[in-house]
Amino acid sequence: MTVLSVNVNKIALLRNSRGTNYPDLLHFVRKIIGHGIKGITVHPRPDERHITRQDARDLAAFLKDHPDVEFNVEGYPSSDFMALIDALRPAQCTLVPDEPGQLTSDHGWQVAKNRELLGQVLPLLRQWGVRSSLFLDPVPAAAELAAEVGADRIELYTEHFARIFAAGDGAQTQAVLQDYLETADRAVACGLGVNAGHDLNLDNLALFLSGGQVLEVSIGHALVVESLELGMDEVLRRYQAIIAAAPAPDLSSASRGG
Ligand SMILES: CC(=O)[C@@H](O)[C@H](O)COP(=O)(O)O
Ligand SMILES: NCC(=O)COP(=O)(O)O
Repeated sequence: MTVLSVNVNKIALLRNSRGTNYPDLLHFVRKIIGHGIKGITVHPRPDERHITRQDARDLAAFLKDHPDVEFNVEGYPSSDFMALIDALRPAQCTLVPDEPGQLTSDHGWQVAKNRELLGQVLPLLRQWGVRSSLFLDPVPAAAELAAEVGADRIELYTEHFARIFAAGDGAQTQAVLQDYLETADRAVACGLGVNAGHDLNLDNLALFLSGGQVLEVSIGHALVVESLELGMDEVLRRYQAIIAAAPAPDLSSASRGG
């Protein structure tokens, strides 16, 4: 079954807006894993607008008591970020090509242009026993390059799919989805695991998972907004039901990325 990794950035964003520990991030992480959800994702950005480096350290310590829950830490592989990953040793590190001041993650890696940087950091993650994932646009050739530079997984950047889905044009949505399915197929053929994330939500997730290749989806922004409407317990139950009804990914085909 595809793993749901809940991104808790936006809970931290709300907390930071008042300078107190309310909402308490760990309270919601306990709630999330109490539903049997097996992934927590954070993106400690350089400006600490939401997840701080201390949050990441606190969550790593907390999740050590929950070995069945994978910790996924996202970020640009700066020396500071890599030092944090070395200290945390999370289950997975998702590398994104974000500039420090970006509003959000809005593009995948140009792997060929960043071959030198990725060639330096990916072996470190492997040496530390941290599964690597590269944030990619849905371009099959990019998946091949990700395998060449030694990544374990790719993460499909799903904002384009989400935007076209929301526009309501079924034919265009299917055409865009095909790009993702082809990129996922190419990744699997190269021995990579396939993750996905950004702007996935209760409305679009089932269609996105219909291809049956996705090992993990990381979802945060929409999940928090949906929780304002429906309550987090109900939202988590709905995500779990969607994932339970989706085709299960074939783990055997992703030797390095499983
Ligand atoms: C990599 C990605 O698409 C998201 O996980 C990212 O963490 C979103 O960052 P913000 O929550 O800062 O928008
Ligand atoms: N990698 C995607 C992620 O962690 C969450 O993205 P979003 O759901 O906050 O857009």
